Amino acid sequence: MRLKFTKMHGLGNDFMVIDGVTQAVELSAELIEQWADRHFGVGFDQLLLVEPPTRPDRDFRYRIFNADGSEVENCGNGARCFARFVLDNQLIQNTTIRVETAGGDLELRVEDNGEVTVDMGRPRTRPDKIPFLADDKAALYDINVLDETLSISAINVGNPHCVTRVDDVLTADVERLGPALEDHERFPQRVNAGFMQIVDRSNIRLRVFERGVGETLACGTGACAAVVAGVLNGWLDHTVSVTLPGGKLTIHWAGEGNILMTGPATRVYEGVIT
Ligand SMILES: N[C@@H](CCC[C@H](N)C(=O)O)C(=O)O
Repeated sequence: MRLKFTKMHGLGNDFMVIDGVTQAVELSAELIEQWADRHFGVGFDQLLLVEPPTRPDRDFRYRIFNADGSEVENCGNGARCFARFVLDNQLIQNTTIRVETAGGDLELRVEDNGEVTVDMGRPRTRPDKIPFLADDKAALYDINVLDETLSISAINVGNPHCVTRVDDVLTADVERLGPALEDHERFPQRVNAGFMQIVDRSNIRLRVFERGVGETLACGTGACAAVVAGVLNGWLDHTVSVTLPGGKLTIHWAGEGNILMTGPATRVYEGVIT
C-alpha cells in the first residue's frame, strides 16, 4: 500500500487527512491506532477521511476516526481542516462546501482571510439524543463521579459532550475527572468532557478531555457545546470567544437554530505511508 496524506491542525488539535476520492483506502482500527502513535507512527488526535458523497445534495462525505481507532460522528476543528484540504487539493472549486457526516450535515465556508466558518447544525439537548441517562431534559444535571457530585450540562453537537463549569480552568482536575466522565455509566456511548471557566459573558476558557484521545489542545465541537451550555444556563451572550490551550475560536449560537464556529485551519506537511 502507498497512501498519500496531509498532516494538518486546528489550534493544535492535529489530524492525518487522507484523500479517499482519488485513492483507494483500506483502514482498520489497528492501523489507525498504530499511525496515531506519537513515537512509532505519524502522531495525531484524529484521522480524517475525505470520501465521495452518498447523496446528490452533498459535495463530500467526511469521516472521522479517533486516535484509539473508533469512528465518531463529528469533529469541529477537523471540519475546518477538511474544508482547506479539499480546496487546496482542488477536489472542489467552491469556497462553500456541503458535507455529510455520521453526526449530520455541515456547511463549511472558507473566508477571504483563510479562516473557515462551519455551520455545525442544531444542538440536541434531549437526553435520548445525546445519549445521556436521565428522566427529563434539564440545563444542569447532578452526576456522581469519583465520590463527588458534579453539576454538568449534557449536549450533542453531532457528537456527545458533557460540560462542567469550573472557577479556574488551569487548576481544574482534568486528568482525574476527564477519564471518569468519558466512561461514565450515564453516557452509554462515552462522552467528551469539557471544563469551562467563564471570564465574562462573551469570553470563556476551555479544556476538553476528548473521548478516544485524552486531553487535546483544542476541541471545536467542545467549544460549541460549552457555549450552548453557557447560553442555556443564562451565563453567556450569543457570540463568544473561546480560549483553548491551542488558541481561540469564535462561536455564535442565538439560543435556537444552528451553531456557527469560526477559526483557523493549518497545513503542516505532506507525507506518504508505504
Ligand atoms: N477534536 C474534535 C472532536 C473529535 C471527536 C471526539 N473525540 C469524539 O469522540 O466525539 C473537535 O474539534 O470537535
